Amino acid sequence: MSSSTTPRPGRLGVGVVGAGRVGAVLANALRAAGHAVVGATAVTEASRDRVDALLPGVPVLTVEEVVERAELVLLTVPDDVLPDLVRGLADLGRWQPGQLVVHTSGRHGTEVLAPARAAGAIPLAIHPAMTFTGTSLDLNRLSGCPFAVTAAAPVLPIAQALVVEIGGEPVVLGEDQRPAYHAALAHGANHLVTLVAQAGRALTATGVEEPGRYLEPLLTAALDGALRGGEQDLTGPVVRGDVGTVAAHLAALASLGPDLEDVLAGYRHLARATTRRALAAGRIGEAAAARLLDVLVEPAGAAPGGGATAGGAAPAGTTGPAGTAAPADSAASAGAAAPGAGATAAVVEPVLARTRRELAAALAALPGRTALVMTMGALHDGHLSLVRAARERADHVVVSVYVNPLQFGPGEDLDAYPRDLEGDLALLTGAGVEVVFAPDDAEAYPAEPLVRIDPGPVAGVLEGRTRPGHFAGVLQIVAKVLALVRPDIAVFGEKDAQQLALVRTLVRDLDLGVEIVGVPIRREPDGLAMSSRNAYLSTAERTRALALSRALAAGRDAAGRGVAAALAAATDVLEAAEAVQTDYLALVDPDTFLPLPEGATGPGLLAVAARVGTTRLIDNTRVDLGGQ
Ligand SMILES: Nc1ncnc2c1ncn2[C@@H]1O[C@H](COP(=O)(O)OP(=O)(O)OP(=O)(O)O)[C@@H](O)[C@H]1O
Ligand SMILES: CC(C)(CO)[C@@H](O)C(=O)[O-]
Ligand code: BAL
Repeated sequence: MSSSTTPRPGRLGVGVVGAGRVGAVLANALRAAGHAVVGATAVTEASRDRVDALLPGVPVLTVEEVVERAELVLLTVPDDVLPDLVRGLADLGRWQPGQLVVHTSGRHGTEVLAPARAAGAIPLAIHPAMTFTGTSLDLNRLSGCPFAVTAAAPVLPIAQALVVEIGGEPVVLGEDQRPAYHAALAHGANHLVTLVAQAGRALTATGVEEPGRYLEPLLTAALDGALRGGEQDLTGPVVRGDVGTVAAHLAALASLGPDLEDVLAGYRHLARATTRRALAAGRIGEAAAARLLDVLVEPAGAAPGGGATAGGAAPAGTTGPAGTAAPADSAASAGAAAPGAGATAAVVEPVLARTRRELAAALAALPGRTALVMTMGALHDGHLSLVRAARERADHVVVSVYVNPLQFGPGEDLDAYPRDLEGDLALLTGAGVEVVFAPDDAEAYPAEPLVRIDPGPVAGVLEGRTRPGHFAGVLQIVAKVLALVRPDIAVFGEKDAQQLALVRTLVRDLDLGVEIVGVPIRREPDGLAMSSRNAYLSTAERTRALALSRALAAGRDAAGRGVAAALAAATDVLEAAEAVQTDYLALVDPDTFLPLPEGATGPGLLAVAARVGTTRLIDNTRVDLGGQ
């Protein structure tokens, strides 16, 4: 695009076809610039009134009469009418050689005027980037108004000169640029009107009188900020990562009833777009964006939203498919289409059950298939990916939140373990979870459990070796919560791979009749496996903790050369890391968790546990030892 100043055309006889808002105003301005307006069409009473007001003395004529008398024909008709009008006049032989034919459609260039050009006329397209009322108020708006000008190079100066004469600023635009240019302007200017009206209607519906009093100063400031500072001036719950507030907004708008459905849909759609923009601009993190997009998921049955994702690319060379950060948005959309995601799934607030009795009552209200997600709370996006997997597979999702003392050994972090039930509930609001079971110790273990579960040999290695009694405690609570919830499905994370294997064995050996689903590890964009214990890490430790995922990636890359090579590559990374104390690094059989000997082929599991400062972290990845 470029603008330029050009010579003035001489005095022309101007004819206006379509004395709508734009036509009447532009013809008035051309008249003021010294041209003669020789006639205008005006079919409706409103357009005749406009001719009277803005073009006094100009005769109202038929289209053919206007075209016959005018040296410059101004076509200000709706975009969709334009092609047929131009062709129809060509078919009737009305276009004259040398006649200027100017239209003001934003979307069209001069190709639409080809039939006039074929008859020797000179086609020009000018489009004011302005909104008009069709009254004298508009005359001032032309001053300095940018006009998109499209014309063949030899006649471009004529179009530019016409624009300059009426006080506008010509900006040259290519034929193929016009549709998107026009779409952008319409989206900004026209949809802004809808947006303001929606905000006003929501205020009115909620009982606020004179909504304009609130909207005018706020929206004026917001528009000012948007035009000056762009998206950097964005404020509000999305850039604050305030998921609970966004969920509450959705619920509040939904409660305003069917008349305000479009407001709810608009809010959801624009909040999703805002989330993606805030993420791209680095105003919010990946995890916050994923949580927001989860809450804002399009309800089942609604048209799917945009396909952009919050989940970043998988950290290069970390844990392959299992480590791939699933695109949060697409995962959420998949959840929305799932049987369990009813029309209101996005705003469901879970029922909090603190006791077995409350749990039983809440479960009784849930017919159909139920999926259980067991957690220790301090929820993060790894947990939410379990919830999404659960939603995809069942009608209802129950999440348990309980820090089980039985699985903590002496000197471990039972007391320090992060607990934030309120935050967890906010995170689960709108995630399609119906019930949160959060018992206290007395409710979980009303009596000292005398019957204990022996988890067998797998519990004696790796995690079980460092944490004696850990898996016995895990299986005790898993069996108990399975018995209390009686789900059809229970979902566990592959981050705790040994735990997942043991839970599968528990279910098999005791015929518990529940399907166990494993979910890939969810990672931060830099590769760190998400974990509630990451909250213990200082900034420096957070950086050092990357040694775990990097070691696994190095081991996985070397696995084709054998067990020893994989272990050596991973060990190198861990040893080079500052202040990272390896507890174990092992390449094991994914079923038995026994170390694989050199020469082993096929799949293996490379698992690591390490202390970063005082925080103990675990991670793992599947590897392919080749040879099969
Ligand atoms: N990053 C993750 N990706 C996938 N699943 C996960 C992730 N983190 C935890 N999970 C799963 O969530 C469930 C509950 O785990 P838990 O509440 O112990 O969370 P956690 O973040 O692993 O906490 P911790 O750091 O104490 O181990 C388990 O099945 C666990 O495997
Ligand atoms: C399965 C579990 C919730 C049992 O306490 C816990 O071990 C965990 O969070 O993985
Ligand atoms: N995520 C496993 C539970 C624990 O570490 O105790």
